[in-house]
Amino acid sequence: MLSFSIVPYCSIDFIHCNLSKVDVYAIQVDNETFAKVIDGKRVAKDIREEIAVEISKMKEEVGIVPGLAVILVGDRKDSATYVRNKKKACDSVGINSFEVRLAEDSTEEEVLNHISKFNDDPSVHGILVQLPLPSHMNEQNVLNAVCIEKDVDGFHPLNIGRLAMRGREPLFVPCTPKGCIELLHRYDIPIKGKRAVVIGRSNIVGMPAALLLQREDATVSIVHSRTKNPEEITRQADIIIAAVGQPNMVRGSWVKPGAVLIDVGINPVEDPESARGYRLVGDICYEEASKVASAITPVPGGVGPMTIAMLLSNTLLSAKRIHNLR
Ligand SMILES: Nc1nc(=O)c2c([nH]1)NC[C@@H]1CN(c3ccc(C(=O)N[C@@H](CCC(=O)O)C(=O)O)cc3)C=[N+]21
Repeated sequence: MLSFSIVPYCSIDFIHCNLSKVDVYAIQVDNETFAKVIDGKRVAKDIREEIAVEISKMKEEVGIVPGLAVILVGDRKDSATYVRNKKKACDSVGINSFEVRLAEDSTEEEVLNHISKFNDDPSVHGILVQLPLPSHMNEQNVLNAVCIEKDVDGFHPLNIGRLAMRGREPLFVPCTPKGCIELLHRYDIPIKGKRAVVIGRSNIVGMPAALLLQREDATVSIVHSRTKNPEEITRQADIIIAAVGQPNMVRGSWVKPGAVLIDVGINPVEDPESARGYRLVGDICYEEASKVASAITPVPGGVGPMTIAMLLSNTLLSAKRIHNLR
């Protein structure tokens, strides 16, 4: 017999939650409690709608249309898909997008030339160089070339440096970590004073996510490939952000009952039953962890769509700042 009821989960303060009731409660089926699903796809859609309204006002009142330039080098299939999704998202909110596609064997200088042109182009407010770059290019040289005022990815060392320093403000915060924090905010999940564990220390997700959580007054630990007893440290967390790129690495036993789980991983695993021959899973073992946690992001439909929404948000922010709008 399947019994189905909705039970409040007291480890999280949802009092100010502005989302509908079903979203704010853990679900109980057959006497097992399941974490509430943090619906990144839906929040991303809400954010796109907010951005679209602002952009149409901006067009009307001051005649400015935000512009995003994307540079894609090589023909990685996943990168091509991400870039296509970014263009679609730009179209949906009224951002002009400019796209440059370069062959795998093009030179670093060619990339730098395109960046330089976009730096000088007043109709471009954001520049994104899709990563990873081919291995013969120096990523650091390329990222340093994007002028900091148009660095909507937030990868310029000056932006990261400011993110790390108290009392300083970066011009842009990297999109994926920003999306993670935005999800916590929109679901009214408190961060201040909580124990947070970030799994992974990459420049584009783990490290900036840890810095952001610290700015939000969490007590932050970073677990990485050389950490002893990662499971024991992770089990102390009220909030876990997993960004390692290892399918299902975080098991149910790593999770403290009631913890909030943000899964950044997007890992293809073979699946003959799916039409594409593979399906996407996160870094967190959803099946196990969702029986222990109070809230969890799904993969797909969690952090991924938020990354793109934050890119749009950063592009709008940039246009406003460049044109001195509030
Ligand atoms: N300079 C740069 N900036 C980036 O922001 C950047 C990058 N390089 N390189 C690659 C990663 C990856 N990334 C994703 C964005 C959206 C989804 C996304 O929307 N995923 C969907 C669907 C995925 C699918 O179904 O294929 C989801 O999770 O629901 C995923 C991954 C941005 N990245």
